Amino acid sequence: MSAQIKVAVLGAAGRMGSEAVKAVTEAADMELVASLGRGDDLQQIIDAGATHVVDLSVPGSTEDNVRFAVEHGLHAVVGTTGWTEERRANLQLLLEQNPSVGVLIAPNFALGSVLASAFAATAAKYFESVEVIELHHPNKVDAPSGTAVRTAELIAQSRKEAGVGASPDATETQLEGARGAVVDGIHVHSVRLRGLVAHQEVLLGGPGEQLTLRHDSYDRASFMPGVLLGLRTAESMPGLTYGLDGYLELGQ
Ligand SMILES: NC(=O)C1=CN([C@@H]2O[C@H](COP(=O)(O)OP(=O)(O)OC[C@H]3O[C@@H](n4cnc5c(N)ncnc54)[C@H](OP(=O)(O)O)[C@@H]3O)[C@@H](O)[C@H]2O)C=CC1
Ligand SMILES: O=C(O)C1=N[C@H](C(=O)O)C[C@H](O)C1
Repeated sequence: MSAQIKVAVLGAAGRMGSEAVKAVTEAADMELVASLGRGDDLQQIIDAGATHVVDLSVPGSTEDNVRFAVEHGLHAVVGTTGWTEERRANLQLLLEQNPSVGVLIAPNFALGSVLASAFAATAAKYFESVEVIELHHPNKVDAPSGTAVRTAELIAQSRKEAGVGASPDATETQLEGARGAVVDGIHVHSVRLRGLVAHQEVLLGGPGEQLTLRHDSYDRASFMPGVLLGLRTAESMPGLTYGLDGYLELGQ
């Protein structure tokens, strides 16, 4: 039998962290060795003998948490938002100094969401117009969602490679924010509504037709298979993987 994956969860008391604690505890090939929250000493992770870290904390602390893990040779599975291009570039440099460590930064752990973003990127080169709407619970502290940013990046890359121009838009006057945020040229709209968990629509428009790609997470249980897959795969994928699609075979 292969060795147990010894997991420390950061942000363990949060909405996602508490779900991850449960999922890791129930996984036969894993052992939960540490659960940390705000203000806890990261040295606890080392003292507990963790081999892997799951970070589900807050955008302001995730970078320090992951840096600590990598510097101590621990593999990391990261769901926390806030991983800008600059932060990812700094992490890449750190990983070059710790070449056996694997880090997954997953803007979304739900398989359906990852597939929807991939489908959207494929479809976006065939439509004149594309916009993203993300809808979340009102306790979310960041907007737009990390998933929406990643989806917009993938869409923009696909359209650029195919030589498709910007979506048409005749707007001349607007209230600030009326057309949403713009990520890599793609308009992204954020809704915060009591009762929601995590939802996204990509609207694709062409002459006389519309394609809508929608994904709904009704429960945070939807994210747990991706978290566990990340933990089981990170060690065999040294370096930085951005997006759970990097651990899947979506092209096959
Ligand atoms: N990739 C994915 O599939 C998903 C990602 N997310 C992302 O995960 C993150 C967490 O979301 P959610 O669980 O809803 O948020 P919560 O606010 O419910 O949880 C965050 C937790 O982190 C704790 N925390 C704060 N600072 C630290 C620190 N320095 N070290 C460790 N823990 C800390 C908070 O404690 P305190 O309350 O005391 O501040 C809180 O318990 C967000 O960035 C969210 O966008 C969410 C869902 C899915
Ligand atoms: O805060 C959340 O809830 C979520 N955060 C992630 C994001 O910002 O994309 C993933 C999912 O949308 C839920």
